[in-house]
Amino acid sequence: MTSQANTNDRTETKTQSISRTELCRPVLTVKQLSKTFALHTVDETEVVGLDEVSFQVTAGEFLGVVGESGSGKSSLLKCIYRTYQATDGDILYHQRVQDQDNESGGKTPTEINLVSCSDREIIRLRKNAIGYTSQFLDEIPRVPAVDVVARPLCEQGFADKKARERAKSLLSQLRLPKSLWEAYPATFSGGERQRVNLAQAIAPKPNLLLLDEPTSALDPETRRAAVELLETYLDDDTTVIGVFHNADVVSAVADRIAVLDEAQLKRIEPAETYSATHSRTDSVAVDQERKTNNDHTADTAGDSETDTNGGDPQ
Ligand SMILES: Nc1ncnc2c1ncn2[C@@H]1O[C@H](COP(=O)(O)OP(=O)(O)OP(=O)(O)O)[C@@H](O)[C@H]1O
Repeated sequence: MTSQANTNDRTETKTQSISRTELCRPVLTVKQLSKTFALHTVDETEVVGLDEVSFQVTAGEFLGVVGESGSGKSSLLKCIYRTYQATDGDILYHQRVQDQDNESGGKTPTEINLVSCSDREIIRLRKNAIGYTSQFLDEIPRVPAVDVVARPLCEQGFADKKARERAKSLLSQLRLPKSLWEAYPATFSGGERQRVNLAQAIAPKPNLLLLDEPTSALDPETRRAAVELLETYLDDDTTVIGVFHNADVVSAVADRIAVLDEAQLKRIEPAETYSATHSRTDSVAVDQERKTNNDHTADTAGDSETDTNGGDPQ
């Protein structure tokens, strides 16, 4: 199966399980978002991280974000998560609140501006609705990997046993050796930590998930396992905005792809279009690659995988 076929399959599955109205329901609207940094150490020089970026993502969508180094990808996620305070513009998070007096269990849409809402609101949203992970694990000292992953599930109300079972299943699918499940991530390699990091981020299936290069340190086989897990574990209740450097990975997981260049949003295109011009070729797609890799032991495919340079097709 080609990665394009994967995308089509995913879109079809989503269409089947989400109603048409639901599919079009916006989850996040970013309007004219700008972020500038004042470099106090360099004569107050200003660096533009984001320049009037606008887009919208809808329920259940996976938006991939690509672009050259320094184009603003991480700044975008950090502004949405409010690690960075935007300089200008709006980020509207559209949530649906259960009606108190609606016996049929209806939900009323409400809007929160993530640029201007209170810190208390941000903390609440981070706990209940918006997840973020960078490529680096914020490890908690002396907590075993399985508990790092189980923790957000316990916070969601899962019983300890169930949460640990799910955590183990996620770590297993990400090919973390069983012998490491009860070990402390402090001693793990970069790729092992990243697997714990990714498992922890997706475990609670947040309403909006922000992923910053979640597969950058993984070997090709594990990267494929991660792609598969993202496709199978996350359902339509989770909308994802994910930064990726690898064109094959982003083409396989995303529905649409936003291309940033020098702090500006150049375009958003369907993953199929992006894949056709940026992935190695349709004939070297994820599944075929797996077959090839199984045929030989040399682990060199990652070196040749296409990098997302974010520029226009060559
Ligand atoms: N905290 C900061 N202070 C000053 N400048 C910053 C800060 N964060 C980002 N920048 C600048 O903003 C611009 C965009 O950075 P950003 O990290 O968002 O890019 P990126 O596309 O994620 O890059 P990469 O792919 O290398 O991670 C860069 O010029 C960077 O130097």
